[in-house]
Amino acid sequence: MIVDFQTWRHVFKLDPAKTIPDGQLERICESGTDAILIGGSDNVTLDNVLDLMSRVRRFTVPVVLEVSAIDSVTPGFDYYFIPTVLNSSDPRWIKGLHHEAIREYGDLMDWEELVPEGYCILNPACKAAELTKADTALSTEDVLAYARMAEHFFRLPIFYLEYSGTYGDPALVREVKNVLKETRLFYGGGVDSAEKAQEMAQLADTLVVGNIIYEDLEAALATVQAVAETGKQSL
Ligand SMILES: CC(C)=CCC/C(C)=C/CC/C(C)=C/CC/C(C)=C/CC/C(C)=C/CC/C(C)=C/CC/C(C)=C/COP(=O)(O)OP(=O)(O)O
Ligand SMILES: O=P(O)(O)OC[C@@H](O)CO
Ligand SMILES: [Mg+2]
Repeated sequence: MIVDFQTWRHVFKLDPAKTIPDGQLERICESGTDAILIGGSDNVTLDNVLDLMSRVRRFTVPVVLEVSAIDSVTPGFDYYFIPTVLNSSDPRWIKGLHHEAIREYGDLMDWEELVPEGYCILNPACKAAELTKADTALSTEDVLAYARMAEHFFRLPIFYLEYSGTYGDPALVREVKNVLKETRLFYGGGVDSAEKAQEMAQLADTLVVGNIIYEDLEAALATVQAVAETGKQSL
């Protein structure tokens, strides 16, 4: 199936390390969201990725693996999103693991399916920040420089402002959006209501909703409608 992530406005992120009953998964997949992103920062295994992918594949929604561990990569996804953490202080998470993976599997890769994402992680308490030793004490100018670096220097298709677990700063999201022209701005973190979804969807190109799926399914589902109602046209 040919799908275009450049038009996605709302995405649900499912964590393969967490359990979700079939009925709830069906409501998420049939919600009208633009895609299901499967990924997490720990306890991601080939078994739990395969299990979740096969369950999501019963529905027509596009499904993406956001790679955080090379041994959990399996065929069958529409895309493979590959994070590079621009504000990590450890080169392994910027390009080291990527180099290892490409050295090992470069001959087998379908490059059209691989989509690099330039992450900027801003919640110091989230697991991804701890894992990647992200420098989260950033000024607005620092973050804007990462965004410009993503677009003009590395020419990344996605710049991902990651506040996983906490709601971010709308003023900063607005400033980042204003400096990006080609690169798509993903926002994720702490969206747990229609109001927050609407606010961030007016600023970012694509809104990612994760943890609330497991805490309050109705609130998670309400974010889909809220984004649809923002009226903002995707770039
Ligand atoms: C079809 C087929 C088999 C093809 C094979 C092709 C292939 C091997 C492709 C892979 C190519 C490649 C270059 C892979 C890179 C490998 C790799 C391990 C890169 C590192 C990625 C990275 C920087 C991970 C860091 C963690 C991170 C940023 C994860 C993103 C997701 C995230 C932040 C989730 C939130 O986590 P969560 O667990 O929900 O945390 P909370 O508690 O905060 O909610
Ligand atoms: O889980 P939440 O806080 O919704 O964040 C979504 C996503 O950006 C996590 O990688
Ligand atoms: Mg999570």
